[in-house]
Amino acid sequence: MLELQHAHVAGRLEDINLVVTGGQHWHVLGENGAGKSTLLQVMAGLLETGSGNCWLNEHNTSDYTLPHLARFRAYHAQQHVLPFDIPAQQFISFYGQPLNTTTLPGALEQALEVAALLSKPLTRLSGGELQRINLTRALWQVWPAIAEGQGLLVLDEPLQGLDIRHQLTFMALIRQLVVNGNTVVLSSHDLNISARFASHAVLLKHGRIVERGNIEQVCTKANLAQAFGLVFDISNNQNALQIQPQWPPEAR
Ligand SMILES: Nc1ncnc2c1ncn2[C@@H]1O[C@H](COP(=O)(O)OP(=O)(O)OP(=O)(O)O)[C@@H](O)[C@H]1O
Repeated sequence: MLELQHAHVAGRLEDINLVVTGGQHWHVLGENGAGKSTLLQVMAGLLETGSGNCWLNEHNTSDYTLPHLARFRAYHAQQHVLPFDIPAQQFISFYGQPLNTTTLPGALEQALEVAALLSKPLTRLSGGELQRINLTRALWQVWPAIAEGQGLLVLDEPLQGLDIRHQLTFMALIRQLVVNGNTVVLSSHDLNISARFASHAVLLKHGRIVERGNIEQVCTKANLAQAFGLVFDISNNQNALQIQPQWPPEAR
């Protein structure tokens, strides 16, 4: 579905080769400035590579118009600028069909609990509440494609600001969407959540790939040490890796 060939963005990404097949669940990992957001913007068709290619369903992403992409590809940015001080449901409805407590899909409400927030002005939401509204906006925009298992969700740090329960309910929703055939690529700083939920990962450092592939293949002590400059203890618990960094001397 998505294929990057020698993708290069000056000063930000170098020689990225990656194949994301439809129905897979990828996490993009790496330290601050590693290139995660840049890679997601390229994959979402929002940033052109200087050289190399990004193919989406066998077309170069630059061949798509934004309205065409917006029908099946959702993009959730790491940072948001509030449009106007309007109620959350009006904001979300700009991007798709009108959303209200009647049209809100049960699966979205179960994961993000936004029904009680929809009538509130955006400026009166807490940071985590606003994140839940923004995630609802991204998914609602492509909900018809998601319902057919044809959605591509490109989510930059979707768990940022969410409390632990909403992190888990949101990831459970993502897992279900992937089971239904949708494709998800998201960035995360929580290695344990990635180890539990992702099928695949790509680990970046200084804009280059350290490792890509199955999550177990990527999250090894050697790869994580190279990417983060820390020593990790890794064990297996209930078929998921548990990844614990050792305290560096300065944090003891
Ligand atoms: N618009 C831009 N123009 C030029 N350089 C940029 C731009 N945005 C980011 N960069 C640089 O590109 C590199 C990769 O940034 P990117 O935002 O992709 O990192 P990241 O892995 O998402 O980091 P973080 O974990 O902090 O969000 C960084 O060195 C950054 O300074």
